[in-house]
Amino acid sequence: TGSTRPQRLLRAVQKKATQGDPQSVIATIDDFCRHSEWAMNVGDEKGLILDSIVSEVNPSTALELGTYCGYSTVRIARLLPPGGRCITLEFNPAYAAVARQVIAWAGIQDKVQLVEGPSGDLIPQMKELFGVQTFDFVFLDHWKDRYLPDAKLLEECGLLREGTVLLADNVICPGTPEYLQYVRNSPRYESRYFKSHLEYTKVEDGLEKSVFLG
Ligand SMILES: Nc1ncc2ncn(CCCCCNC(=O)c3cc(-c4ccc(F)cc4)cc(O)c3O)c2n1
Ligand SMILES: [Mg+2]
Repeated sequence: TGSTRPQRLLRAVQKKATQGDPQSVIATIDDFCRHSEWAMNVGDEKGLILDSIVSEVNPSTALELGTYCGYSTVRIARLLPPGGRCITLEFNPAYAAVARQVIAWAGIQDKVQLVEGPSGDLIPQMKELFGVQTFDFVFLDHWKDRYLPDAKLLEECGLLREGTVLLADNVICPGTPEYLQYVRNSPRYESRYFKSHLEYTKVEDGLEKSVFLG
């Protein structure tokens, strides 16, 4: 019963990153993924685009779909204004267990609510479970064929408001063709593509930023 990749990533964070320093946690994970073992974090290149959009939105309430090891959770939560919070959904208990410890090591656990379960079940419960009115920002980074149904579910549950920003990872690789077609052709969204690369590689990938128009 050897260790898993997320467990080895966590061990690197606890060994090399400064406790309470989100930037050092981010740098340690990027170094681990670039020089030891590739992992599907949004990464440093797309991470800078994520940072700039989160800073621009300055969300009070952010939603992340697909926590994995918590790398993008730390990137988002470290930029939130005082009182701001990030709800992140992860359905894999092993990933969630690692993410909780990565988030705690970064010292931003008070800004994060990690919920275990599938997005399709949890999104309709956001209002009753967490007293969420609407989200200011949504980062989609979970199953690529769930981006479209979950965007529609967020609309139907009244969880988006005029100006809510949806930011989707991996719209080229692995790819989310149905989602892209929807947000780029729907009159309810203003969409823009940010060209980048698949984390830690030279393969093309990008982020799609879509503003909900209400
Ligand atoms: N419904 C629901 N609700 C909640 C949930 N929580 C987790 N999940 C399931 C998410 C499973 C992981 C999703 N992420 C990816 O698959 C992903 C893959 C690559 C990649 C891989 C290999 C390549 F060769 C190239 C690119 C790169 C990325 O940046 C990715 O984000 C959930 N689902
Ligand atoms: Mg991704």
